[in-house]
Amino acid sequence: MAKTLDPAVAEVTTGRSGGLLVENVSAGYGRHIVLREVSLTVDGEIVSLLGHNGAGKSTLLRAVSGALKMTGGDVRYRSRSVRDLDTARVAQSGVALVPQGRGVFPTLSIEENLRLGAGVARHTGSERQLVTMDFVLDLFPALAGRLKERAGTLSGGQQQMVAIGTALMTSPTLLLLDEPSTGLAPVLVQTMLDQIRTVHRELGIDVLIVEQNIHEALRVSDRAYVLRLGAIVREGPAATLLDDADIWDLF
Ligand SMILES: Nc1ncnc2c1ncn2[C@@H]1O[C@H](COP(=O)(O)OP(=O)(O)OP(=O)(O)O)[C@@H](O)[C@H]1O
Repeated sequence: MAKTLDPAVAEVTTGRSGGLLVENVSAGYGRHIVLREVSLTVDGEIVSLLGHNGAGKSTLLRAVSGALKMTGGDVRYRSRSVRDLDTARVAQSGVALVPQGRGVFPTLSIEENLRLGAGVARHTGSERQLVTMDFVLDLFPALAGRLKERAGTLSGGQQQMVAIGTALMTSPTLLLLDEPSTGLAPVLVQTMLDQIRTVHRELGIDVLIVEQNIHEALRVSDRAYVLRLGAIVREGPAATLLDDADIWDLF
């Protein structure tokens, strides 16, 4: 039986009506069904989405961002359905996706990449707090002295910073991060996730993060969901899941 998350109920349970509400979403590729009635919320918090390879984590982020049409259910953001919006419209509503594999424009400079994000922000016409280039460069000082360099010449970790920086420059209210630590040296994973925490704390941006580094992801998250074979099999406060021996058995 599908779990129904009525927006009014979500407002009571989360204390706000402005967050993300994924309601019984089913989606896949042609006849390959990947997500089966997945429901989750993100509201004023950092939420991790964990699960094995192939569990459907990226598919869920694609469905939320408008890149993949869902076959069932609904996605509401700030009380409005984004189900039928394309990626550009979803972005304008405040949702920024950083896809796995970074997604920078390699032949453009760091500065040009970041300004592409600012271009999206200009079209929103909303009251959102604008994220400045200075904020991004304070967050990722490694980029500051290299603004004119082509993004394609940077290390994997630095390209990841450009991708996240570009998403931030759209001045989002919700950031969807698909494995932001991919390709980073272990010593940098912690730093990257701490920077995500800084973004949430200082700008009030909500974050839904898919991560393979389960321990590190839970450490910076408020809550988490575990996806298995396209269905949510566990959810709860991150601190509780960190202490839950059973969750480690799921992996
Ligand atoms: N473009 C696509 N066309 C067809 N099948 C796809 C496509 N993208 C993903 N899949 C399949 O959908 C299923 C879920 O993939 P998805 O990428 O969402 O998993 P994931 O949980 O993000 O795992 P990973 O950590 O490996 O990225 C997998 O079986 C995958 O092979």
